[in-house]
Amino acid sequence: MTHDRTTEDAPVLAVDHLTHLYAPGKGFEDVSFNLWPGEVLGIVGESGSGKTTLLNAISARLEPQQGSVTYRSRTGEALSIYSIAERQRRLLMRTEWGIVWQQPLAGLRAAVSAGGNIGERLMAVGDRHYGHIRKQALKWMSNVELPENRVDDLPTTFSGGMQQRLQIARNLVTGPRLIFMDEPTGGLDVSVQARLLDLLRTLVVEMQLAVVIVTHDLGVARLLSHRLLVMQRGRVVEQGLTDRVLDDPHHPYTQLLVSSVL
Ligand SMILES: Nc1ncnc2c1ncn2[C@@H]1O[C@H](COP(=O)(O)OP(=O)(O)OP(=O)(O)O)[C@@H](O)[C@H]1O
Repeated sequence: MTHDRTTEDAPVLAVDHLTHLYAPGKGFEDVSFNLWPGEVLGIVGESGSGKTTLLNAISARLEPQQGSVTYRSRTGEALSIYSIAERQRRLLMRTEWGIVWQQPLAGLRAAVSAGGNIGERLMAVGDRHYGHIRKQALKWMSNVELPENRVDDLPTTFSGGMQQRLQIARNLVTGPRLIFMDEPTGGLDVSVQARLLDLLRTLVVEMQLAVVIVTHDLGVARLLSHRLLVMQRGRVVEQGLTDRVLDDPHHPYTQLLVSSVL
């Protein structure tokens, strides 16, 4: 996927010398990158290389030991995400950010209907008009290609692929600017995966979303991300445009990673 950054002047997320180590080599160390509006950044690397720990730290879920994460809000304010008040951080999470987990039920409420799962996020940002909430829920069911007549069903009655679509709808209904995804297609059948990836790609472009996506699947990374960050044992060993990194890997670890899927 290519990305044209001609009109954007400031990153939506700036990660500066970030470190969080549980033990030497466990976690991540000295990671820096910028994410621009409308850009998708893929984080790849083997199991245990620190991808999820890094994702947690940049999405305000794990306070890092060193470094800073700065988010530029919709109004243009630069917010250091671990310095702002907890209240403001929670508000950002509900409005301007979204997170898509690998296990859809981790991001859904199992005892609430599909429509309720979508509507709940609108209510959390102050929407109280039942008719409007219902209309938006139906619209988002259809946006993620879920049958509208399943709107009153519980997510536990959905297939894994459908649950993942619902989780995406719940995240996107409030029109966020920044989405974090942790292996969003992991655990799904290959054909279900392909359709979901197609949908994600379309939504990312239509909504001009900035996305950080963690995956160990280089196919997913190639399809969705503009830029890649390759991690090995908690360190970024290579970063660059996705096609360059995958077609002409410079670091021996990236070369190994790429050759292992050929
Ligand atoms: N809460 C924790 N306490 C101690 N060590 C942890 C904790 N969470 C993760 N680790 C360790 O940190 C390292 C990085 O884990 P992390 O989950 O970030 O890797 P990952 O690249 O996302 O792996 P995977 O692809 O398997 O999910 C691993 O060695 C893991 O065992």
